[in-house]
Amino acid sequence: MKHYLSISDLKNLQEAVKEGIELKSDPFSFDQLGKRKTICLLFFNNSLRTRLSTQKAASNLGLNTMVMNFGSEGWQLEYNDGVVMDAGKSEHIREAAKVVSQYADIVAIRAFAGLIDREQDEAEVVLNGFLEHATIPVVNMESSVAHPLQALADAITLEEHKTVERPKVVLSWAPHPKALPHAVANSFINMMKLQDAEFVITNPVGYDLNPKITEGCRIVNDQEKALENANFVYVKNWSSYRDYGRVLHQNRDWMMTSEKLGGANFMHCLPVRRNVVVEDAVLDSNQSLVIDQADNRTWAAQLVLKRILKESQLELHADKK
Ligand SMILES: NCCC[C@H](NC(=O)CCC(=O)O)C(=O)O
Ligand SMILES: NC(=O)OP(=O)(O)O
Repeated sequence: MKHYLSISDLKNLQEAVKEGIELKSDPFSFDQLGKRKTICLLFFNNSLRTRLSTQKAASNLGLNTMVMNFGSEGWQLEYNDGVVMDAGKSEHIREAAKVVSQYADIVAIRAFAGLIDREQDEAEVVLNGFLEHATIPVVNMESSVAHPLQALADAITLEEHKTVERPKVVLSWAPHPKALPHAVANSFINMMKLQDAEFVITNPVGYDLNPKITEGCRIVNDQEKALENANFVYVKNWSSYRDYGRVLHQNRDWMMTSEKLGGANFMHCLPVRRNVVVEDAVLDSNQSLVIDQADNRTWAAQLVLKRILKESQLELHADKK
């Protein structure tokens, strides 16, 4: 694998999940693979899990890690070409990406959607800027439209906890006071399309996700109906896609409760707002898988970094021949 930008870069999800579970049982099996190599993690937005699990994964592989909160500590970057840079932007992506490529062997980037301009968000300006101008592999740590490390961790969690061959998995919208991105939901859907499962998306009218992503998926506006006989309920808020980036209403009655969850397992990528998105009783019950999901972020990241390092080794061999 050259880069990890979306779940489709894995080629075979089932094999990837198996490999992730193997790494979990033997975390230091490839601890020489990253020796004398460096990964640079660039954060344009906040993080707890992604930052620490990726750093831990890198450490398990013998990689050095450099972390930079680029959003608050880096120079403001210009991404457009031919601009007279006499306003707020101090540095161009053309130089920044090449400079980082000299210090590191892999660069990982977190850059959320701005949720103001849909076209601009879908152009993935930051991620694609690095992809175009960096000379090293690029890893997506949540971009405007995708969070593939989360989706891979979620696939591992589903595999570990499923008790039936073909589980029913429901992705349910939940209320939230802020406008949140679509990335987690998008990648979860793309991952679920590769699973043998009964998959249902439930959200209020006005909150349908990008139709290109939900194509072929069942979308139900009646949450109670959607939740019937579910084995896993993945809860997430997202802002409106149609009225791009808007919070249309709070819909408090969409909060996940023990009563609605029934016997299903509860999943959420975290961070989660208690008693807004989901009530305490759910998070504090043994039906909640959120801590396992966060654990699996390490093995998902480790699998991705392992594959990238293996590929770069192969390329090095090919260059020498
Ligand atoms: N990386 C996991 C989720 C990150 C982000 N959530 C947030 O920004 C929540 C912030 C808050 O609750 O204030 C999202 O939904 O994409
Ligand atoms: N789930 C997730 O990506 O968490 P962070 O935003 O804390 O990294």
